[in-house]
Amino acid sequence: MGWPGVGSLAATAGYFFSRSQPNTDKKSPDPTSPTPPDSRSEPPSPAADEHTPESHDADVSTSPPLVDEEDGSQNTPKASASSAPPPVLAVPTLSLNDDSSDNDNATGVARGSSGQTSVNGSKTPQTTPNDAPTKTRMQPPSLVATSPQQPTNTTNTTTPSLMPPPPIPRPRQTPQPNRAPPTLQPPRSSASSLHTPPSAAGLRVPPTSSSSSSSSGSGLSNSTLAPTAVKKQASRKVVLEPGYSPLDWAARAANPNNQLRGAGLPPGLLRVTPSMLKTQNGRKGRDAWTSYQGKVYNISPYAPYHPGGKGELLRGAGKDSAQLFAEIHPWVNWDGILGECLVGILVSENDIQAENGLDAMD
Ligand code: HEM
Repeated sequence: MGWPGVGSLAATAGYFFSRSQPNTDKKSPDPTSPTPPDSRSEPPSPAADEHTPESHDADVSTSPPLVDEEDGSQNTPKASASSAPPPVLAVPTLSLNDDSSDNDNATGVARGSSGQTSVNGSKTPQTTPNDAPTKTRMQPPSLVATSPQQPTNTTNTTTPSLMPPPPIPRPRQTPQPNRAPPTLQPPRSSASSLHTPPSAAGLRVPPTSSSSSSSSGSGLSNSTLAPTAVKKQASRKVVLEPGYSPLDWAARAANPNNQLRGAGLPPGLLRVTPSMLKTQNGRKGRDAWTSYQGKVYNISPYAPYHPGGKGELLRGAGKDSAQLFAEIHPWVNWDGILGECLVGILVSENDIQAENGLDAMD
């Protein structure tokens, strides 16, 4: 294995030597044997010229091999050749050995012979360099493969980059304290909600003043009236006897045979004067009548069904109940509940006297 390499090296050395002799013969008119020192010493500028042409000649003559050698080791062989004029020096061989190692990394199939010579020195390195370049060559693809893996890593990094969005919720968490204030705002809204109750509470306030029958609610505020009004409502409701629920009253009012207007009354509407209304106060076996918006109603049948109690309802007996009704529960549908209890129309005393006079004239 080593012998062919050595032979090839010797052949190349001889080739260089044979090429160098005619050049010296041609270029140096003096037949002095030590060509390089003389040529260099005599014409310094031509010496440089000689070096360059020599190198060019060598390059041109051995362009196929030298180019490869120069590819492998450009600096070391040139330095060795320039420093050591005798071409016989094995320095190029050493450079070739170096080139073999270098060319292994490059493309050195043709140099497999020279590489084999170097391999002779170490067989294991042969496999190892072959493996090493393969590994090194494979590593780039592996690196390429890693580069696609890197995208995965980048994806992984992207996922961590996606992780930053969680930090975005952190700013959202910072708004959470802002949300906390809204939670704190509900108390404010509760205060605002207190504004809505006040409307209802304001409706409930009059009963307090009315129940006390005194204008004690002059300095009362809405917020203070709301809870007190609720307590007073609960206190005012009356437990109705069985069979006297609002539904029972609705069922009774739906039956026209019940004669809720009262017994012994003419079928049409009566003209009721305030004096007549005053006599219908629910005492002495008489029904209790009350007026509301110009109409007179018999409230006696509804008394046991009144949620506020019979006594509260009869407070308006024999007189107009519009004010009391409006102070306590203006939202209640009067006509819807007492429509069947309608007796007549409230008229003035003069109108009745005139009618009575006209009736007397007839
Ligand atoms: C004569 C004057 C009247 C007085 C002083 C009076 C008084 C009251 C009182 C103190 C309550 C209890 C308050 C409550 O539970 O919220 C009440 C409830 C009620 N009253 Fe009267 N009332 C009168 C006339 C009437 C009349 C004529 C009707 C029917 C047309 C009526 C129907 C009702 C109803 C339906 C309730 C229940 C209201 C509710 O639960 O929200 N009231 N009334």
